[in-house]
Amino acid sequence: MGSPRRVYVGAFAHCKSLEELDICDAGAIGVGESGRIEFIERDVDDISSVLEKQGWKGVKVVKIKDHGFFFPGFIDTHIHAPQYPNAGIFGKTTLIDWLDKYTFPMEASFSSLARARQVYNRIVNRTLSHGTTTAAYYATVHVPATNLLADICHAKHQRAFIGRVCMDTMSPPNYRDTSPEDAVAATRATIQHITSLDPSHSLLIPIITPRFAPSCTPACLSALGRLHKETNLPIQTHIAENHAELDLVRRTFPSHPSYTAVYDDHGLLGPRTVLAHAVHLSPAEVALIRARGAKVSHCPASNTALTSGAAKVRELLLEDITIGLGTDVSGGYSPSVLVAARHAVMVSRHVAMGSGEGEGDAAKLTEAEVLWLATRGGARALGLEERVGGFEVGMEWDAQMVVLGEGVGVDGEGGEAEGPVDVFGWESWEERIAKWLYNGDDRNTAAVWVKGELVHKTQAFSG
Ligand SMILES: O=c1[nH]c(=O)c2nc[nH]c2[nH]1
Ligand SMILES: [Zn+2]
Repeated sequence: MGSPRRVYVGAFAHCKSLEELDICDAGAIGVGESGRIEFIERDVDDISSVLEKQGWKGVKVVKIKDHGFFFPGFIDTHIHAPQYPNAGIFGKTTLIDWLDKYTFPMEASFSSLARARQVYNRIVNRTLSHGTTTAAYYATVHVPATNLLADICHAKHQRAFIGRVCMDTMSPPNYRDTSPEDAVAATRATIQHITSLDPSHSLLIPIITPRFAPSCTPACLSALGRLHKETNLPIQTHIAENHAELDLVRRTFPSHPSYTAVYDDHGLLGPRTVLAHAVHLSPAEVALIRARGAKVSHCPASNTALTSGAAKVRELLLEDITIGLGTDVSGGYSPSVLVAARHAVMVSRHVAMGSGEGEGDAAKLTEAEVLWLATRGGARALGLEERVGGFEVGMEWDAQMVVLGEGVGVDGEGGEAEGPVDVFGWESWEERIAKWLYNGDDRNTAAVWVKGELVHKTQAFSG
């Protein structure tokens, strides 16, 4: 069994549906030793009577402070762990020259385990401190470094999908698989290691990772498709990010009707596939993705930084395609899913401004919608919707304690909030959450839990 039983007392918020935030200003959530939520009480004014009613007397109580609330942990559906040292370094490059100039050289350096240890420890600490309880990581082609990323996630108790990157063509000679067999054998080695750490894949899950179609030969794509069929493990890859990439795919796969069809024809498009970017898809491709039940990771910061384009999130949602958010470090410069959610709002405004008059407003995403993408959407994209992404009895306690305008001067004169969000006391809960979304950062994330275990805390947390 894991941590002792605890009751989390105070305000909490989570997404009820894509449109609706469910906010409870006086709640109590009981989490059992298994890390699962065992009860949720609302309108609590006397915690001792709740404990008595539940038969939980004497159990430790973790109380939220004024203006704070519990929120589900964030889910990053697309992040490149080895690219973290390059976060913020992209200049005026676009995808293909960015890969050659910054990304491949950095990733190739992960032949050094010392480098991998330093970077992977930092990125896992950093994402946890920003409230990311689940991350779908791309590693590199190196098996020892990929296994080390799994070891670090395991030790720090982060829920993680670990993908050993496969690429056997159009990549630097010192940084590629030598054959499709090599790609599959190396992937199997990481699957075996991850399974030895977590045999039931309760927190650590291997994910099959063809980098993207242009960097894999048809034989490599087919071999990975067969591996998926054999193991039913999830798949992650990139799709339709940038126009030069689309041209490359047309040239390298001339007999295929579309980029999406390339993945489909190689057995890589199904309900367990997460496709990052999906900026430049034709209606036929959207229909194919929907028919196969594949999921999309929306990476608004990266799509903007590398001038790839603006994904039409509303159109995809209306087609009933499941979408989560990705930071896409280091195409995206921030490891924070809160920042990704903020960018998702802003990019949706640009989509709206680019539309013809009258249709623009529909493209705009609301605060509730982007927070849904950051939690429930991500969980659904990764097949975890029964376990994380919201607060329901039976779900696992992957959560963050958010504190706002803590301490000094909140109701008095002249004082300043300790964190970046100033709360004056008159704001509704929806308004407080909006202020957090647009102005908050990791100083507001006082504590983070994964499956009931405390994995990060700051001085603001006294539980
Ligand atoms: O944003 C991206 N980051 C990458 O590392 C990558 N590789 C292929 N396509 C990619 N897109
Ligand atoms: Zn990426």
